[in-house]
Amino acid sequence: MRQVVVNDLVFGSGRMKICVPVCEKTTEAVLDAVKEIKTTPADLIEWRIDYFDEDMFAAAPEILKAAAPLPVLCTFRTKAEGGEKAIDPMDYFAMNAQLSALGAPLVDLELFLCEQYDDIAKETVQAMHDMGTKLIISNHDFSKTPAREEIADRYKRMMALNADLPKIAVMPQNERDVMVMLAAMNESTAFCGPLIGISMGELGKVTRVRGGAFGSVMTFASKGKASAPGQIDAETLSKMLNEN
Ligand SMILES: O=C1C[C@@](O)(C(=O)O)C[C@@H](O)[C@@H]1O
Repeated sequence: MRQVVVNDLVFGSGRMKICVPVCEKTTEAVLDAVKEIKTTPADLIEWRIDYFDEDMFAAAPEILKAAAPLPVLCTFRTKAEGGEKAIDPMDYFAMNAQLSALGAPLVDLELFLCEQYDDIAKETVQAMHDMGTKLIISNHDFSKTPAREEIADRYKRMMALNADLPKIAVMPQNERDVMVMLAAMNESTAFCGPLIGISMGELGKVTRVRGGAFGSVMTFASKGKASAPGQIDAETLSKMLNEN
């Protein structure tokens, strides 16, 4: 299987990697959260920049350094996909390229924005890859689970945009939706190799624990504040992942 290497982490080898998000407004609070997360079995840290109220470019080097040896996934989740802030699309692409220039090892770009601004997205992806950043291309639906074919198609479109790790998080309305998501992930691994798939909420918790058997290589866990419904505490999740 294709593998994706970010610092010392090899996605596509061994168990799902545990990513713990930080949703804080200030540099001081982010640094405190990073310190706390480093006491957990987290493999990487997601910095949710849409929560951040200070100058992200001034803070980034310090935050990346504080997290080391854990890599930081930089994510500005837009309002349209369940994030905290709206952002002008041109600023969005420029911001992500700048984070890459500042040394971000892994950055999340949203599929729908990339497709809407295809030319600038392709240029940005290329520039970020040239600077050594790996890219997650993502899509979120906080209200429902699209059809299996649609989920599989979105994974394919992410790969067409040169994603290193395609990621989809959806909300199940019933048990069947969770199985739809697992089936879409399982079928998509043949095409994508390592991917990330999450069925959110209480019903979808199984995907955060056993998604690895269906092709998922990263699972999001909480330390304190959760950034999405259904996230399991990092220590608890790590024990569950190791119980094979
Ligand atoms: O895309 C994701 C996945 C997520 O929504 C989850 O369901 O755990 C949490 C977000 O912080 C992250 O950016």
